[in-house]
This record gives sequence, structure tokens and C-alpha cells, in this order.
Amino acid sequence: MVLMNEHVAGEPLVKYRNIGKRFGATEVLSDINFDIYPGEKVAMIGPSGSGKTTLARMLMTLEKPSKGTIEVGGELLWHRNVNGRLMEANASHLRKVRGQIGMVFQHFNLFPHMTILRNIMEAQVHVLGRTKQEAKEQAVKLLEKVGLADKCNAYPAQLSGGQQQRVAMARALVMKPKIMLFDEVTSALDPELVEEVLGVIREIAEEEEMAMLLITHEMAFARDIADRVVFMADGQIVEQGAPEQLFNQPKHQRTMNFLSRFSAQSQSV
Ligand SMILES: Nc1ncnc2c1ncn2[C@@H]1O[C@H](COP(=O)(O)OP(=O)(O)OP(=O)(O)O)[C@@H](O)[C@H]1O
Repeated sequence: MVLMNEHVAGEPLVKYRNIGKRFGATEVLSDINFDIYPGEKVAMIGPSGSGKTTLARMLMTLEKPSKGTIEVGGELLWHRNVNGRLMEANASHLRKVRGQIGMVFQHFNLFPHMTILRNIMEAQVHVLGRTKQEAKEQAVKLLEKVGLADKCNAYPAQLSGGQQQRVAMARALVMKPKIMLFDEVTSALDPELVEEVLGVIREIAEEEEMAMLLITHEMAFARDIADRVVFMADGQIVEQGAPEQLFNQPKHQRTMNFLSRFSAQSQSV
């Protein structure tokens, strides 16, 4: 696995700068400055409603910041004019930037009317311009990687939640993104399916060079696979560091409170 301090001298892949976000009168993110380096595996933890998903959705351009800028691979997601107003990037620019990012959500978002194979071929053909044959070969390779080569011709409804989530991962991976976002990908799953999905993410983290941003409530997992852990609360990054430092010697009271609540909860389950 790649270690955080191997990256810090290089140029970040993702740069959040002075990010603020309001929904109406409610401020949900304030003054976020945050980098992700190429190949770095970052876990983001924090209480419900602290703004983790909103931050990730911004990277996919599904949400716009009210303040600040985001760069991916040296390209701004949106430009601001001299008055600070956000200017829409043109479609081809957005496609280029978004092509570097893969996302797996809590809900799998597979196309229900398409077979598993076609679910994974579709964007390769229409976005990357691969031939159907190339797309099929790549799809089969990725389905083998997530342990579902025998499900090519099944439809999503014929698969378990854990299997559908593994298909969603294969679909994101096949696009060869520079960064993969995983947003609470196990929280909609039955407990017995969680481990199979975490196992696939663990493998991806160990084998793939792409960066990862993993939003999770699975503390042991975050500790296990991340190069760096970021703790968010009330729309701010409270603290970040190597997993052993953040989990064993948190610097802030809020981090301590959160982690102790969590360990108390897991003991009582
Ligand atoms: N579209 C929206 N309109 C209004 N408020 C929103 C919207 N999306 C998110 N919020 C609010 O923004 C805050 C941050 O939400 P967000 O989903 O980013 O938190 P989170 O840390 O990912 O939470 P969780 O761990 O529960 O997923 C919450 O108070 C949420 O209610």
C-alpha cells in the first residue's frame, strides 16, 4: 500500500480550496482546505450530517460550492468570474475532468433493464468510445476481479445487494479513474454482506494505483486500509492524520468524543 508521506512532496491530484456550502440559510461546509495525492487512500469519518457526502458530491460536480474552488488534475471544476460568481464549465471540459473520477454510492444505481455485462459496457462504449468487443473484454476482466464472472447475463434484480455493489465497483473501475470515491457503500447492505464488499475494496486499495476517498462508518476498516484519516464535524475538517495517530492519539476533544461514542456503540452491538 502507498504511504501518505511518499506523496506529500508531489502535486495533489485533488485540491479543495476555501470551500463553503450553504443550503438556503444553513451553512453545511465552511472553509474546507483539503488535498488528495495521486495514489493516496484517504478515509473520511465523522458524525451524520457533518458534510462528508456533500464534499464528495462536489468532486463529481453533483453539487456546487457556494465559496471556493476545486481542482482535479490541475483543472478547475468551475471557474469564478471577477465578481466571484461561479461560471459553468463547458460540457467537454466537465466530461474530461469527471472522466478522472469514479464513484460508488450507497445505492448501487445499476440499470435494471440491462444485464450485468451491459451495465459495465455502456459507459465504455458511449463515453470512452471503446468498441463493443473491447468493452466486453474489459467488463469480463473486471467482473472476474470482483468475483462475479458467472453473473454476466444476470439482471441486477437477480443479484444480492452485496453482489450488486460489487458490480457497481466494477463499473466504476473499468473507466480507469485517477480517483475512486466510495460513499458509505456498505450502509444499505445486510450485515452478512458487508464483509464481502469491504473485502473487494480492500483488494482494490492494495492492488490499484488510483487514489481513493472512502467515506465510512466502518472504523476498523478505515484504520486498516487508509494512508490518512480525515475527521469531519459540523462542516469542518477537525483533524487529519495517519490512522494510528488519529485513532490512538486524537488531538481534539471532538475527535475523542466521536471515537469513544463509536467504540461504545460497537461494544454494545
Ligand atoms: N440537497 C440538500 N438540501 C438541503 N440540505 C442538504 C442537502 N443535502 C445535504 N443537506 C444537509 O447538509 C448537511 C450535510 O449533509 P451530508 O449528507 O453531506 O452529511 P454526511 O456527513 O455525509 O452525513 P451521513 O454520514 O449521514 O451521510 C446535513 O445537515 C444535510 O441535511
